[in-house]
Amino acid sequence: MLRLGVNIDHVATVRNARGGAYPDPTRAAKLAEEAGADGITAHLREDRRHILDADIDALMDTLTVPLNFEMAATKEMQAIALRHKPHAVCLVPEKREERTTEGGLEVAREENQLAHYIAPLREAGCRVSIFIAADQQQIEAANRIGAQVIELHTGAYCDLHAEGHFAERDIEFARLREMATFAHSLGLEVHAGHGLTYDCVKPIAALPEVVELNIGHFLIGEAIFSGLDPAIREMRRLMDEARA
Ligand SMILES: CC(=O)[C@@H](O)[C@H](O)COP(=O)(O)O
Ligand SMILES: NCC(=O)COP(=O)(O)O
Repeated sequence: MLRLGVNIDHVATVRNARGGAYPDPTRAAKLAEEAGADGITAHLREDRRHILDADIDALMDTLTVPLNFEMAATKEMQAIALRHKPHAVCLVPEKREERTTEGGLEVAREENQLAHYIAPLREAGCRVSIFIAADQQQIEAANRIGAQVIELHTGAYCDLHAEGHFAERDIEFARLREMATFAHSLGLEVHAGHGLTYDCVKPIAALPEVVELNIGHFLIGEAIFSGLDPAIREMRRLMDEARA
């Protein structure tokens, strides 16, 4: 079955806009679990713009489904991950000035360094995932450094769809499809995510090699109108329909 990981970062974005404790991302995570999420994703950015260290503590204490801990490949984040030992660690690139994660992690040029970086995470029992562009060279490098999972960055595909650039969207989709097949052929587990909405999720959900989607921003936005539980259930329904 195709798993749905719900990313609760942007509950924290709303909370941090005012400071204080509300809305609580851990409460959103529990609700997501009850609505059928197979996992929770949280990205502890270096600048702590949304998720805070205390949120990771609370999620680790509270969740019954696996936590996918997204983080930059820094010493500080490695120490936090090794303290908590989440089910999965997903390495993502971070630029301080970016509004959201713009691309995939540069693995090919940092192979040796990243191989050393992920070794202790694997030894601690975390599944190591790389948030990555649909690029063969990067995927081959992710495989060589010992990552078990790649998460294909679907942001460009989603943006092209939203902007109505359907010819370019289809080219980007073909690239994602080809690289999902390629990564799977290397023995990597394939996930996908970023920017997915009700409108564009189905083709990605239908890719047979993809076993997990991580979806956040759209679901948290949609929850304003419908509530989080119905938003997650609708996404789940669309994913299942695409897979049927
Ligand atoms: C890596 C990634 O895609 C997620 O972390 C998600 O997009 C939420 O984080 P930002 O919105 O801060 O990029
Ligand atoms: N890794 C992608 C993710 O967790 C969710 O991205 P988004 O749906 O918040 O854009």
